[in-house]
Amino acid sequence: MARAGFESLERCLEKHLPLADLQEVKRILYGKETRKLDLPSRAFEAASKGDFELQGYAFQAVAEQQRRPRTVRMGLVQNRTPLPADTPVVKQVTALHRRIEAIVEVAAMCGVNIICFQEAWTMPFAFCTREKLPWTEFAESAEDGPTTKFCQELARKHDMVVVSPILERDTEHGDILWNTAVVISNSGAVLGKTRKNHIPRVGDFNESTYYMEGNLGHPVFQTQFGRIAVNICYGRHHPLNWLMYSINGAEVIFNPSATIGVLSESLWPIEARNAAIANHCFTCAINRVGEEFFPNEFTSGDGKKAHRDFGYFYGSSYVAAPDGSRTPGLSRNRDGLLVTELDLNLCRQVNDIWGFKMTGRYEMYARELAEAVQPNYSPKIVKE
Ligand SMILES: NC(=O)NCCC(=O)O
Repeated sequence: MARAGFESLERCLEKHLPLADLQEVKRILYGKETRKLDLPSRAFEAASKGDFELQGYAFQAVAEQQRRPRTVRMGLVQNRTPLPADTPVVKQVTALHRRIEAIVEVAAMCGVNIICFQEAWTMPFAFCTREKLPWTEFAESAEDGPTTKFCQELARKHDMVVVSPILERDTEHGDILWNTAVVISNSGAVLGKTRKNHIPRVGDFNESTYYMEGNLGHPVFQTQFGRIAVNICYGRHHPLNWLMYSINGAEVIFNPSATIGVLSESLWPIEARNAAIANHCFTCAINRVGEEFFPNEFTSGDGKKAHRDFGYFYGSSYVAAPDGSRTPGLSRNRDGLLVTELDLNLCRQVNDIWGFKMTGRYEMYARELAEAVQPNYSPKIVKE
């Protein structure tokens, strides 16, 4: 059972373990220690006034002789939906814009260069209901919808790249919906968009009722602060999805998510972190927080009673580095901003040590996978 009151794994370990044991446990569970970032006190004051958590960590890379450090600051935002799901749509969206605006102000005080919000951040995660209205009314144009315009203003004001995962309404192609992340340059221009490649059909994640698998492949966005990609939520269970962003050159892959404790909490610390290790890149895992209740009861197809809540979104957003180190997670219960300082040179440094890009047998996998997806394929099982 996912318990709302349980604050975080880190707080629990810190509370109960003697210091010497704690250090060993952290070394094994979290890898090389991340340094606490010295963030401005006015940022902490603003976060406390705005009732959200602020944490900051820096990953270390070795100084090189021929390349300068490529130091960038990432901001990960996790939040509750501030208004009940039966509030009029525009009021809910506006309240979320105001909430995010306040958090982005603090990110700017902390020198954040690239910020990413949670999956479908402008709405409650209503796909559990399988109802269309009013939830499809949260969908917007990725190019010029109100949320993109709002994020463009934030980007220009704070000289910050904004990754904005929304429910997209594609008016150019039959008004259909997509689960999309819009990437907005720090200049304020829309750099492009990317779509969720893998749609869950698990538990109450009835998302294929609303949109299908993305058709934009694995784009990587060259920003002033490094090459970034977005692997939306359920895509994190698919190692090849992470791989393709990495093959296209991503140095940082964001994983904006919405997931609940009973389903995935034990997988959460592993998957994005493993992707950072396997692909020699940084990964940023973001999850929403709290409980969301819907006006009408729905069933989960599990023989249990109909209910109005989705389950507990456990937050716990974190960043993992190519050397396997990771930050502590944000809280399971509170809105939060996680600021991390990365030296992107670490990607190549770890690549040179471990050499997964060099030792990966991509041509062999490509050939065997091409065979395996043929209808007449039979698995190569050697029998006596
Ligand atoms: N939003 C989403 O894809 N959730 C699916 C559940 C999970 O991936 O943990």
